[in-house]
Amino acid sequence: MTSMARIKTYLDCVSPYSYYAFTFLNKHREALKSHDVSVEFVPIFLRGVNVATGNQPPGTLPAKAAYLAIDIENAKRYFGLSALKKPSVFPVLTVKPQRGLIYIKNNFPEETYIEAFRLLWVSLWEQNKDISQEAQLAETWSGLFKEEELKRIIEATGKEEYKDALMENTNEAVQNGAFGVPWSVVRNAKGEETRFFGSDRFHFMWEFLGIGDGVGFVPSPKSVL
Ligand SMILES: N[C@@H](CCC(=O)N[C@@H](CS)C(=O)NCC(=O)O)C(=O)O
Repeated sequence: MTSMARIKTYLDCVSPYSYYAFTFLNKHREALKSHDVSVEFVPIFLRGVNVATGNQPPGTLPAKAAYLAIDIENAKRYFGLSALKKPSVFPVLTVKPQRGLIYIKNNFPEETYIEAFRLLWVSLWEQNKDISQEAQLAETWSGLFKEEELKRIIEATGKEEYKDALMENTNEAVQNGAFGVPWSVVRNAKGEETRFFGSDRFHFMWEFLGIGDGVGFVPSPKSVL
């Protein structure tokens, strides 16, 4: 029987904090699986969340922007993403990459989808590529797909079907309480559900899932529980 416990995390590659959460959850996916907790990553459009909720990007408040610069350095070190640096084009428009991910999620194995998601952050946040441009997006994914497949993925980024799909995912996140990313909707083995904002709430998440003591940031190995 498959467990009902799951972490569903809404992400946008425009967001460095989404990169942290993705990296961390991905790293612990196997450990989570051993606790019968599945992980799903859902591409959304952060700007759409901001419009729907009336939120503003955190950097628009000067005091917050100054703090973010410090926080991002700490998080880079903690999550082992030392190559991360702010792209020269920022914020880049991520609708096409995020729509492309939905196509990939629907048409390729999970591992390919997860790697395609990771490569978007590598391109944008480590290699300073403008992934809003089709050529740079195609280059980002060129090692993962055959030429024909890549062509279909890039075509999908301009199709109504995938425009709607990204909007639906974004609306779903907003209906689930999102005001920013990373946003996680988590269900435990008892079927209870709650939400977490950020890449810095995993200790609460493990506590809710019953897989840690609520203090440790890493899920406890099953053997010690
Ligand atoms: N404390 C959170 C901050 C996450 C964060 O600032 N996310 C940005 C996008 S990169 C956001 O959507 N912020 C909305 C808000 O702060 O209201 C963490 O460490 O992950």
